Amino acid sequence: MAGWRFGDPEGRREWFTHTAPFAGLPGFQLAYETWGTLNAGASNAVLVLHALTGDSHVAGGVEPGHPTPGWWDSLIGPGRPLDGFFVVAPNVLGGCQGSTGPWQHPDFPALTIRDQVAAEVLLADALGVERWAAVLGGSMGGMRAVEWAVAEPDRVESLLLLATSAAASAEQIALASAQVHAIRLDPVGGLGVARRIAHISYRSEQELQERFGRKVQADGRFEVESYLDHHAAKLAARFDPESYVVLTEAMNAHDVGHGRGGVRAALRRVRARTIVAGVDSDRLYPLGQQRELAAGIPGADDVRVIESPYGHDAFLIESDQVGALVRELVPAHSGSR
Ligand SMILES: CC(=O)SCCNC(=O)CCNC(=O)[C@H](O)C(C)(C)COP(=O)(O)OP(=O)(O)OC[C@H]1O[C@@H](n2cnc3c(N)ncnc32)[C@H](O)[C@@H]1OP(=O)(O)O
Ligand SMILES: N[C@@H](CCO)C(=O)O
Repeated sequence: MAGWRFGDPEGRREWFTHTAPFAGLPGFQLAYETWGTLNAGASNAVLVLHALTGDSHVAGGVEPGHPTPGWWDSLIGPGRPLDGFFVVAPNVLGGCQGSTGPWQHPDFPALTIRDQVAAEVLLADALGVERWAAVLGGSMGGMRAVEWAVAEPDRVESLLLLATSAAASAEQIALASAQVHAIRLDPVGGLGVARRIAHISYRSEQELQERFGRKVQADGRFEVESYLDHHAAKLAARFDPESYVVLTEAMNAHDVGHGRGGVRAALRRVRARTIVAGVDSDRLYPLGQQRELAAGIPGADDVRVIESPYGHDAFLIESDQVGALVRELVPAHSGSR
């Protein structure tokens, strides 16, 4: 079996099972990981929501014997911004890193960001978390985070939205639909093509130019071509093409204002103390999208700008700047509040 189906390299995953019909599924499982301990008042729980190809493994190396790095290692562990909190990170519904996904169901239904959040609400109920001290997410994780704050305003005390949007834009849908088209033509090769298209959009034009320019390798490939080949092969080895399609189409359908009187009306529901941040060089989720979120969410400051040459991927790379925002949002927790 491919590693992405059952892989749990750290042996840290737990599973939540829902046995009733849900969003066109007969039931579902969510894989999740936790760090820290829920306090007596259940007031120290933080929900961390991953991006498109992420998973529940936010951090590695926190406990002995669990060294595999995570995608936001800098946030969790002694002295780090989420020290003292009970951190919960689920693999998204429709994903392929332990949660119910298309590989298990031949006629897997189309899912929305709202369905995915509704599944996470059931997980929160099962964990005894009535209210999150914070919900944090970037990119697709930010879509789920804003949906949480709009759909469940009384359950989100504070909110960090990074490099994300209130609704998918025409350009995002266009880039994503080309990726979906490639996978539908050829699931295996197509996933690599999709990753190449996506990865270009995750980095800035300036970074690619300065880093690779027109350099050619000994094998005749441009260096930048080889770089994309590398990222394509790495994703193909760890991700399910059908899951990529399900998640991409959920992102394309994302519109927090749909059926709620529009984006402005939806954002007015948010009660969380909110920080919205974007990346100055992000061409996929440009700052205007975060300005719309910040302008619409009551009490949110103007958008914070992460300065970085790395484009959209900066929300994964610029750990000092992201960590500072998290510390500002959720000041150090004693663990006994
Ligand atoms: C929440 C989530 O989103 S989790 C999912 C996040 N992870 C991913 O998306 C995996 C794909 N990777 C990425 O998106 C990015 O690499 C990041 C954001 C994780 C990290 O960015 P950076 O640290 O800037 O890494 P960078 O883009 O330079 O890639 C480095 C890799 O490219 C390889 N590489 C660099 N130049 C070349 C080249 N010319 N030819 C071939 N390979 C190359 C490096 O050897 C390195 O390989 P490795 O990752 O297997 O060790
Ligand atoms: N590298 C990230 C970017 C998407 O936001 C991912 O693959 O999830």
